[in-house]
Amino acid sequence: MPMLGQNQYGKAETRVVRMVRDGDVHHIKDLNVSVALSGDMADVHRHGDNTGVLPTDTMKNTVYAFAKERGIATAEHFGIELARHFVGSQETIRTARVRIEEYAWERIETGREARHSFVRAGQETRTAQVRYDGRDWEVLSGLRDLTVMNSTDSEFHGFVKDPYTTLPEARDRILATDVHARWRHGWSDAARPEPDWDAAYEGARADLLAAFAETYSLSLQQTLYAMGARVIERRPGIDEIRLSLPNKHHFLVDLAPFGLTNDNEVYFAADRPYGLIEATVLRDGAEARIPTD
Ligand SMILES: O=c1[nH]c(=O)c2[nH]c(=O)[nH]c2[nH]1
Repeated sequence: MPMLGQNQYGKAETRVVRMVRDGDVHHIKDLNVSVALSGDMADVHRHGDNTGVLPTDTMKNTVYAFAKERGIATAEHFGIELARHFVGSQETIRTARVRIEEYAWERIETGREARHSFVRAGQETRTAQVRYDGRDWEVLSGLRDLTVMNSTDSEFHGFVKDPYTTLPEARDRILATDVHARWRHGWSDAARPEPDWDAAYEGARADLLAAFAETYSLSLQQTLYAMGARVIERRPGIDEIRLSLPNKHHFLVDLAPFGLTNDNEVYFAADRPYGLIEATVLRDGAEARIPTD
């Protein structure tokens, strides 16, 4: 009979967001946790005997339940707690390997006190596109993957309900998105001096963040418009902005089966499918020229 070599099994990439609400100051831990367990697993491989197999689904649940019960002080300590639990509680498990990626969030500083608005640390890409037909210039600037989150001040209700609608109404949800934005500068005439492109970029980025943080949102569509409008109102050099905002859904994990309450603390961060909200915001009278696809 062929030998069974090294083997391990587990749940990969459990996306857990743990929110700690200290009054109206919120703290966030955002992890991607992968568990791999190994031990006496010959029977399941050879005979399909599951008596020593802790389901991978249980490993996922354990991550969520531990996030609630023990909190997440550091990725390392959370990994230690999980690994100790699996090796200590399961007869068949000899070794646990817990890999964790932690996504860093910074507070959005808007001048007002930043309490529940976050931006993922330095991962966005700045973009530029220049078109010239021998007479006129068209410059589009923008950014991609500016990931932001509000841990409160977001609702979504009152929407259409048809026979296929199951979405519950939300009075206090997480709103998170990766901002993809392109904006068109009014400058087109080489006889006029070029704008300060860096200052324009920094200004538009700051406006997008501030509008995201300061808008009490009844829908991502409303937040999108507020973000675009803030740029158009505050940056006279920009005539048009197009925003594409994926709705990065965060679902409250049902912890009731483990006798735990989830008071808006532990979320499953889903990566797909996602809502995709897109619109152009224009200066009054400006022509829409940024491509819509
Ligand atoms: O802000 C939102 N806008 C929607 O159009 C929508 N649709 C949905 O399912 N969730 C949300 N959230």
